[in-house]
Amino acid sequence: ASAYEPADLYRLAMVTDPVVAPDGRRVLYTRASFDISSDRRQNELWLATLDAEGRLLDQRLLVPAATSAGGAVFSPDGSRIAFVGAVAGKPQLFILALADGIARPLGTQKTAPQSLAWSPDGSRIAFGAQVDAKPLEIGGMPAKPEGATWAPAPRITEELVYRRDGAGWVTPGAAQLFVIEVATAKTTQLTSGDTDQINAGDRIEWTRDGRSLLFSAYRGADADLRANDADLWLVPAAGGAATQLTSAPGIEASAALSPDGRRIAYIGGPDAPKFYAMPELWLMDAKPGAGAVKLSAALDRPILAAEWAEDGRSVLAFYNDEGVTRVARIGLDGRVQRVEVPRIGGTRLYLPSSGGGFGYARGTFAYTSAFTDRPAGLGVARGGRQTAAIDVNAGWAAGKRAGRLEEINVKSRADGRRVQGWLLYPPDFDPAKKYPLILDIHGGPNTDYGPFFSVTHALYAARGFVVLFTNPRGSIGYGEAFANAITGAYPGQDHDDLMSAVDEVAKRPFVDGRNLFITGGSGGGVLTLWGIGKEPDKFRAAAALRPVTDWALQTYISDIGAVTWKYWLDGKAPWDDPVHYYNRSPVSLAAKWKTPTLLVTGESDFRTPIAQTEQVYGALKLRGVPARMVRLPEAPHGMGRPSQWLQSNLAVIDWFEKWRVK
Ligand SMILES: CSCC[C@H](NC=O)C(=O)N[C@@H](CO)C(=O)O
Repeated sequence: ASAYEPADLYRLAMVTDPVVAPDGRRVLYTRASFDISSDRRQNELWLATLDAEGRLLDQRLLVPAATSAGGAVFSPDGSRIAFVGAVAGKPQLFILALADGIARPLGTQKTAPQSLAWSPDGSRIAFGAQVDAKPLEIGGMPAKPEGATWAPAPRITEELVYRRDGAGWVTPGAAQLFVIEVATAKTTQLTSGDTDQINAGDRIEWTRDGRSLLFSAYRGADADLRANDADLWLVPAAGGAATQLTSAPGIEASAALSPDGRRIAYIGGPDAPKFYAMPELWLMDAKPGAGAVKLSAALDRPILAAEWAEDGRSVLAFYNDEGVTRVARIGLDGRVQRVEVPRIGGTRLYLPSSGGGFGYARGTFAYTSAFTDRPAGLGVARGGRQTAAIDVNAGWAAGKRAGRLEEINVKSRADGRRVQGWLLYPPDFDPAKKYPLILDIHGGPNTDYGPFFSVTHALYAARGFVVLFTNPRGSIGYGEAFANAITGAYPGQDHDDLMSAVDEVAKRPFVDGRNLFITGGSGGGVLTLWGIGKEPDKFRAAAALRPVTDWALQTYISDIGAVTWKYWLDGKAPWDDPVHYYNRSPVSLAAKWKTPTLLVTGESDFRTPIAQTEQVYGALKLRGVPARMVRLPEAPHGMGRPSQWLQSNLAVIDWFEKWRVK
């Protein structure tokens, strides 16, 4: 067996997006892998068949990678699957009949349909999609001669958010709700307006009689400024005016109708001047203006998705908990009845954040399974017991030697709070030897790390580093108060939490105290640059990936600037209190920086735009601190294509090797 190596990224696979058929006997899942020629992720759609006890009978490939299938959903009778694929680079809705396995295109779509929802009788499909508008133009230009090779047209905008990370430059237009008839492909646009009329990526639900559609939207013209606002709406499926069901400031979204159609379980919560709006589970009558009660109060965890149990007496909630995701059954009185699936694997892959997915029908749960030495597979559970598993990496992992993963819990030097974390050891770890230690800090800041395999940490460990990763305050999965403990102080005691973990681990005899390294991405880049400013003598070298360096700049040029301004800097604006912004910015510590520092950022990162990386690089070079900047062409915030993940990982290893005391 060999240690993990960079080319393994092109050999492994991962399960995502499990969907259970209405009969509970089949599971659709996506098998993602990375193609070394095109250097792109590819998705195949697979179908697993189960027996009555939930055991695996067989599985088969339904849609090959060339179709780029996504968003697959079963028809109510389970005989067909609707999904969105791509034909010659253009989005296309398909219906696949399971009887013959043929995927047939349905209608033509100019932009990608999202959140497909079958009508109860299986005759129609609702979806959200953007309707493009004419782009702004500069008047008075001479006509372009036939065949002329002019410079590309300018990008002209009057929007606050004119580019979105990952999606790129925003095309003018608005998201609308559509219904397509499956037999005729007749498509009807149900909403209209110049601003988004639907949160196109959010759940769409048909009323039980098939006459109306329930969805979420924030319809105000100031939507770009209202990151934490969404309301529930009901619109007749045959066309007509929409009725607003909720209107409170805050988020009411991802609505699921109870089996009798009389109640709605939704995810969100009231707007509040806090750093983190923890998504909670709420219950209301399906009537305009009905009051809502919080169902997830006893859980005190972020709710990511929810499904009703068939008898309408409980809701199955998918939530973050101490580095993993789980599914709990919550009664309509808010009592957590039991945890149905205790451990679900994250599917970020590049880094070990929790998440993943689950599907449910007729007592069958399907979910992405969790491993420490390989990416997520498929798990199936019934009656609180795992009944089937598909490991899409069994062959590959059998030839690999992975390091051990150990959970640690330390007390923060700030106030004694418990901070959970993990240590990943090199594959051939020998406790009698000394090892360099990398602290890797997650971003968000309201996200997490968990006990999962990740490409980044596997590569670090395989190259002989012990990897420490933790969930400092601000992380999710430890209660609302913990996630919001950075309100008014980000960065602040989260830095103390991290340093407490480093100090505790550095006491272990196998840690080479001369070779402590610090790295992190995005929000983790913030804490990396903060860390080398606050503790200039602690770390041998640092690597800040896609960092925020200056909160004023971040407010002005990020695609989430409105969130920064409204929730992260205590309700103050950069133009009113620039000193407040400066004091919180890592660049305010530039005078203290002396640690050799690597910076890695995508040139198309619109979340933490590269101007901030350039600012820090300039400061380090002007001060004579050893620094290296790696720019990833066309890469967004998530580090772009597979080879760019590897380059960002190997750049960190190279840099730490260069500065390691030998
Ligand atoms: C600290 S500014 C926000 C950056 C970003 N948050 C949300 O998009 C972030 O920290 N991203 C993390 C986690 O997704 C990353 O690793 O890129």
